[in-house]
Amino acid sequence: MTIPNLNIPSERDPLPEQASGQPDGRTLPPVLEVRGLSKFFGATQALADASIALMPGEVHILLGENGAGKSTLAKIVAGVHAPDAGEIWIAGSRQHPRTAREARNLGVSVVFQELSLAPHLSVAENLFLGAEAASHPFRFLPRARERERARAILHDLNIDLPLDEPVARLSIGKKQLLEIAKALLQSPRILIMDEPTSALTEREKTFLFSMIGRLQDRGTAILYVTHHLREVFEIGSRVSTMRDGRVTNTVTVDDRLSERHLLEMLTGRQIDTTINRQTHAAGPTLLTVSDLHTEDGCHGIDLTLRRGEVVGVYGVVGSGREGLARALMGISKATQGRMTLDGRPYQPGSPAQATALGIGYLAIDRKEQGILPERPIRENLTLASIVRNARFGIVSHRRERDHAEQSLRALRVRYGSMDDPITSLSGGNQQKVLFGRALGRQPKLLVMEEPTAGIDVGAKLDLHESIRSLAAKGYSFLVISSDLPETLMLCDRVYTIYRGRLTDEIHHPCLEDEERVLASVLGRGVGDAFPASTHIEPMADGVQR
Ligand SMILES: Nc1ncnc2c1ncn2[C@@H]1O[C@H](COP(=O)(O)OP(=O)(O)OP(=O)(O)O)[C@@H](O)[C@H]1O
Repeated sequence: MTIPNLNIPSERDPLPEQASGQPDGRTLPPVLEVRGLSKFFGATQALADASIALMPGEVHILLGENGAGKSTLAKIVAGVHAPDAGEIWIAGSRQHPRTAREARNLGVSVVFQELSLAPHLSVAENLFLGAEAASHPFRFLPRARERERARAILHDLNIDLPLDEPVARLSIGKKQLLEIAKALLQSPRILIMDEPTSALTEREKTFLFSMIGRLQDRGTAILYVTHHLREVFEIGSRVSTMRDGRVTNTVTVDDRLSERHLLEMLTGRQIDTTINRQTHAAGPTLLTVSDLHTEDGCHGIDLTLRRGEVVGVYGVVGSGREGLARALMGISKATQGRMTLDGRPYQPGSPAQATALGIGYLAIDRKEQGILPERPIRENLTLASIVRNARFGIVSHRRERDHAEQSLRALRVRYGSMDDPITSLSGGNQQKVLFGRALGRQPKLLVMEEPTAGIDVGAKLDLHESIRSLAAKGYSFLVISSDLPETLMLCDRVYTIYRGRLTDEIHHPCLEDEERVLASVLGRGVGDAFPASTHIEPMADGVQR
């Protein structure tokens, strides 16, 4: 591994002055110190002597491959899991948070990867609902002053939501922002965010980052778990990498650090990030969509997709991109227009019909539409391809296991036993299983929403490689992703969508097309002003941060 001299401090070294220096030259102590944490789940060692320190006012990015132990570390600090060994120090004293409430009282707020909102309750009720209070929501109905505060925080995050709106009606991006707003209501001194931007659009992300900047100015320490290397440079003060349950490196983010160094630190291998686009000629037309109108946001979409093509549709939430996916999958009905598949009229009445006609679907919300939580990893993976493992209608368990083992290896899933429930996997590894399941039936066309959300960078590049090699064999892909660099790097063509219509089409896109894409999906140019006001309250101890 070739990494230039990056001034890598050990975990016990004093932190760089820009993160902790006082005007009089004194160095502030860490607000959080995790020392030698270990944690087993059955035979799986999730953490092995992990140590990390967090300084007031820093955004400390935590990177690591899927299953490296990032969420487990966050959950221990948040009082969700008890460690088997190790210490947690908060503001200089040793603490043992045993519940989420205890951690909150110590000033720790966490935004988890898996959202914890109650879908049947309103925005306001969710904001004030402590996890422990879930069974007594009426005791926690917010008072006028609290509603005002909630309104201010939502305003700061640019979430335009009536407080009485039921959460079930929100898009996944809005749910994620609401979860963040909930964490901010606690005025935390330590904020842990586990992949907070996985379902956010560029615009929502911009508002979140401006909010993070203001929290930082007020001294809040932020531990930020992500798989997006760009975010390191956008908001990071320091970055740590985790591997196999250990924190392996901590470096300051400065202009000596590049994405390539981070990739090497993360994976321990040299990675080729050059764009490996279509070298084969696209085949005949597979899908046509003409003048598609739907009740959920499409207002005249025209699109073609050929065999062997990877085509992206990029737009903000509510632009019609979801409506297009739903119409293709037979979830919603076209009110006008025409679609053809392989030259024949295509009008699926249900997802089952779409699947039978050779269209696969990787849905955005794995919790609601994807995983079978109680079922083993093996079964979750082979569900779609079960017919291929059956002879005369009888499922061959040996074939199913062989098939599962091969796929898990190819997808680099970190697991204990394939008979464990899928929920025992880390978030990114669950997503890899769903990806493997979607590919398992070898659909002619795979419609993918946020295909690599939560997947680590090394595995993401491997998955891109798989998509490209399947495309070379004639399989087609429609990618609907909020990850703009991914869309630009992976797709042969990208359509932009705005208010239900396609507004631009870019052949062989590259990263330099980012401005052009952003301008056409926002409809009026990039970079809106942030709200001028800030509404961050003093913290519980009365110190204005
Ligand atoms: N509740 C649990 N039961 C069993 N195993 C678990 C549990 N939680 C985590 N693990 C295992 O511990 C290891 C670390 O998981 P963790 O969720 O901390 O990883 P991560 O770094 O956050 O991964 P990702 O980037 O995919 O979210 C994984 O092997 C995972 O399967």
